[in-house]
Amino acid sequence: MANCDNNPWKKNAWGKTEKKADEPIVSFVDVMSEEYIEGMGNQEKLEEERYMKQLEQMFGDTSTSDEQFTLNTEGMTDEEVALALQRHFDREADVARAVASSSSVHFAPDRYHPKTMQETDSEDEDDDALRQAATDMLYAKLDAENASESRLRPEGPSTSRTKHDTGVSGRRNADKTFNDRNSLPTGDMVGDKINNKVFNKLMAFGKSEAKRQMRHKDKEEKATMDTSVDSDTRLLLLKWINQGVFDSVDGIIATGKESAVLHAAQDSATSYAIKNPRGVLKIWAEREFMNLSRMAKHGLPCPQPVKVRRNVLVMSFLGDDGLAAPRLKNVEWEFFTDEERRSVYDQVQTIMCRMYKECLLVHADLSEFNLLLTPDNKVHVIDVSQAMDLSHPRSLQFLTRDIQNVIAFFTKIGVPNLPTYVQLFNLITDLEMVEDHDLLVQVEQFSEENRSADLRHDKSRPADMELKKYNEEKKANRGISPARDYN
Ligand SMILES: Nc1ncnc2c1ncn2[C@@H]1O[C@H](COP(=O)(O)OP(=O)(O)OP(=O)(O)O)[C@@H](O)[C@H]1O
Repeated sequence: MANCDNNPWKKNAWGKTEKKADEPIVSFVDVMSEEYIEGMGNQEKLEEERYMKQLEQMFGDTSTSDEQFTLNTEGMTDEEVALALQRHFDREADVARAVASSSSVHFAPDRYHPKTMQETDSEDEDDDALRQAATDMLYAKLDAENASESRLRPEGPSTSRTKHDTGVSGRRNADKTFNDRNSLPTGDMVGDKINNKVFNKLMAFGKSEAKRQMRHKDKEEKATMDTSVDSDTRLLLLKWINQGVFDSVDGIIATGKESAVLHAAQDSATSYAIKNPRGVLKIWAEREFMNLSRMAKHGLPCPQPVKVRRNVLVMSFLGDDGLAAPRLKNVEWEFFTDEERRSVYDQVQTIMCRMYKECLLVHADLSEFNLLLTPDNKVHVIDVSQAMDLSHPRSLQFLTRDIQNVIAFFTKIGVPNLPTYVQLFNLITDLEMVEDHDLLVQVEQFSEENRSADLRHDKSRPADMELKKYNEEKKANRGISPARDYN
């Protein structure tokens, strides 16, 4: 060190270390290996041999491997040697761990574990070869054991994830539920999981709920359609409001098979019923208007006709405070005395007589459904669109049916001393049917034998006759008809 020229770390003018080219490279490992070989005792050699035998028993003959793995350090740099040793060290550690866990043979890793650089460097080439052979044999054995499994499951069971993984399927279920077409109100399900059982139940519920909502919607639409009026009718009602016929149309009184009946009001004092026949029955509004007009003219208890246009009939409202008078069918008869019930029957009987005798009409659909009882216990007859003139060839047959309906109803609600069908028929028509024969049979016979010459003539064309009568009636009433539009 005293001579500065011999200093290998001496720097040149450019700051780089100068290297003496002629100085021989001597491996530190070589030096240490020689020392180790020299210092190795017989005891250790015996242990080496024993270890080799154990390996041979486990993995077969290792002699060929020995030759194959001879480590020649000649010409190697220090760095290369150090890397080679490091590789051996790693293999040795692997072998020690694997053999200890897979074999009943006990190894003392410390025996081959380099405790210090000194020791590692001192290992000879045979030792390296031995470790290499052991490492390769172990890997070969482990590969053979895992070969079939590896082919089937290259990534190993712990790393592979299938669609059956609970986490994956849970998240997929949540995603499906969130985006489902059943529109279940699930809220934001981002990042949530739903297990398969819950998911299946949710889907089943969603389907049944969708069907139920569909049915409900259909019903609602049908109800709206049933009770609503078409656009032409709405325009007409608007026109009548503008004309001051009424102030407002404010509710539905009833929806029958053939029509909707609405409530209209004027000055909150006067109420109207607006009947709106549907479909093919449009002309029946005009016909009902004519019959009501005829009955009202004779003072029969019925709605007063106000206006008619196309299929819309306006008449006076029967009821109180916007509450429609009940049909006889819906009256609570247990709160009525016998006299009151009898009084109701007598009114109905009078209506039938007067319709026939004064108005020359037969209702033709009379029953507890078309007779209203107003709060003052007065009976009113409604729904006279099908009422027919006495000249109709079958008017007596329809009268007979009306009589049967009325007597049957009042018998049912316990009105005493009701007339027989024949008695009531004779009372209404002033004919003389007999009791000991069926009324309808007698009526059929009478209709054939006793009709007037005019009627006999018209009988061949009943529709023409009806229309002729209708037009005559309409013409006669035109001057006083409230249906006449002056605008
Ligand atoms: N002028 C009125 N005042 C009060 N309510 C009325 C009036 N006209 C009809 N109604 C109510 O409207 C219901 C139906 O009227 P209406 O019988 O004339 O119609 P419809 O279509 O022939 O009905 P249905 O086919 O049930 O006989 C009646 O049962 C009655 O409750």
